[in-house]
Amino acid sequence: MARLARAAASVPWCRWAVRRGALPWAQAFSSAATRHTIFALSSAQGRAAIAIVRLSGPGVDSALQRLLPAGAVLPPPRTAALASLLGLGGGLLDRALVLRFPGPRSFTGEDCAELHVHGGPAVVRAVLDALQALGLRPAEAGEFSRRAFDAGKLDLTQVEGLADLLAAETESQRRQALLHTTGAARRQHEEWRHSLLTCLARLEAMIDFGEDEGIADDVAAGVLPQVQALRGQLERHLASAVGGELVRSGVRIAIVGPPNAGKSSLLNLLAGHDAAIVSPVAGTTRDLVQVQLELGGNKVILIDSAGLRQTDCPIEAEGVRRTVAAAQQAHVVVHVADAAAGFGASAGQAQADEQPADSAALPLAPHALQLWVLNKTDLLQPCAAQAAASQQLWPAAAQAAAQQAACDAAAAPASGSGGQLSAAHESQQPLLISCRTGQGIEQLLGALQQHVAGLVAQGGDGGMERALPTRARHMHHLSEAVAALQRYEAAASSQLEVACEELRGAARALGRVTGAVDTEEVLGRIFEEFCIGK
Ligand SMILES: Nc1nc2c(ncn2[C@@H]2O[C@H](COP(=O)(O)OP(=O)(O)OP(=O)(O)O)[C@@H](O)[C@H]2O)c(=O)[nH]1
Ligand SMILES: [K+]
Ligand SMILES: [Mg+2]
Repeated sequence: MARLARAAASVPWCRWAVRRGALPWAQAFSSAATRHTIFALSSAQGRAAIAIVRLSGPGVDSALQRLLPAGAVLPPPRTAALASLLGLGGGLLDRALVLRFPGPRSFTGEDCAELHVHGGPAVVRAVLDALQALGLRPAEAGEFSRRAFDAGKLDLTQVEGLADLLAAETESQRRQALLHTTGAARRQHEEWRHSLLTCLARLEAMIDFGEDEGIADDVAAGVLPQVQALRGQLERHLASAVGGELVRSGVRIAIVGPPNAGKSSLLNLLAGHDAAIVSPVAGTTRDLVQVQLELGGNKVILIDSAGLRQTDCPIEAEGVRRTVAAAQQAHVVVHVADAAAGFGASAGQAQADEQPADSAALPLAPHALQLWVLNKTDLLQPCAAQAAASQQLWPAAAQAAAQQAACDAAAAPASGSGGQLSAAHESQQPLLISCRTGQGIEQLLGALQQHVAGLVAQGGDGGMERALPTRARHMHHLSEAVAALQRYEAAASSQLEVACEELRGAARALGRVTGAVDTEEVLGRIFEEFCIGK
């Protein structure tokens, strides 16, 4: 065993990982002995000015030495040096920048290097072929990050943040991902776990040594408020998960209304391109048409739908069924009507069996926000436009908005975000727009942006400045921890030793979020998300 440990100690990243407690010596040795040196193209595939090839593993320096001309000195650590790269036969492959990152001060903790070569596909191919010919192995997807995790360089929340950062399309996704990548979630969970373990240590010391009943009661009474406060923090953190999930997957905005109201015209206008077919024929749209946009830095998915009406046409009826489903799954519902006809009506000549249906009667998700829009105001005289906005023309809409405001006022606790959302409802008046002239579109965008920002910030106590739980995995473990703390609180006064097991369970659940305890089964799934070269 001592011999194995000495051998492992000779590998810098092993020494480092063991010192950080990330690896036991025996495991460190066996992984050091069996580790391949890996390489991959880490920049995007295809033609580019520069391509970056990354290397990691114990054989990095010897591979570099063999790529450079005989007698060339390797560049000092973290210093870019221009060098000729030669193939096995001695022919010039490229002139490239070479950077070395000796372990453990590298991304993976192992010896790493980067070759910044010219980005032509043939150059990249020749360099990758040369590395393989030197006995290095092409990396698998996520293998560099997996090695960084194994060496304790990143915890699971940082690895997930890194995957999110590479996939980030919107400003809020970038900010959340960066918070995770830089360890905000890791520090937060470690702090919670540490305070739980401190409570546990005090209780265990008391159980082991403090036979005196009085001391036992004092210690238990001192720990209880700490556990309760921690549970409160975890519950608030869980409540902000709704926002975290919306940042990642996007806020769904459904556009609904009677046929020919101009729903597809509105979608196209907001999307900035002709995503949906527009025509004067009522019942044009059948399928849901989805467009992804960034609104105020947040991801939204805008959904156009079939006009709501009774119909004998089975295809259109299926379209209407999909509209109903889309409205039910939407976070925000935009009701559009023709200003000349009002809600529950259509400007087209409706036949008796094609009566338009009122979108205000659609069943929605409990906390869905609603906006009311009257389109085609360009067809109205100014005074008629005013009248269109009045409640007489739109009784169902106004009624639903009022109901919603009342519901929100009743349901919303005194917390900040609840108040914010109901405030948005209080000013629910139909917005007057024209897709033809663009009138009112700015105001509509402003109202949508406000709704989306309110939804993303809901539930959290620190809004977007904190690392929100972004995955179902986080929520599962956090809920487990909360439930265990509740059981502790219930049992602490009567069966302290049993209750302590619950504290241990809560600490384990928190440790699973960061990967500090048994996570082997989730690792595969997390690293699969990565591209090769990361
Ligand atoms: N004058 C005027 N016409 C508009 C406006 N918006 C849309 N239209 C016209 O109204 C007709 C119907 O527009 P669409 O966007 O297809 O309406 P829709 O609600 O998607 O209709 P369905 O898909 O059939 O339910 C088209 O001829 C549009 O050009 C507007 O602001 N002013
Ligand atoms: K139409
Ligand atoms: Mg349409």
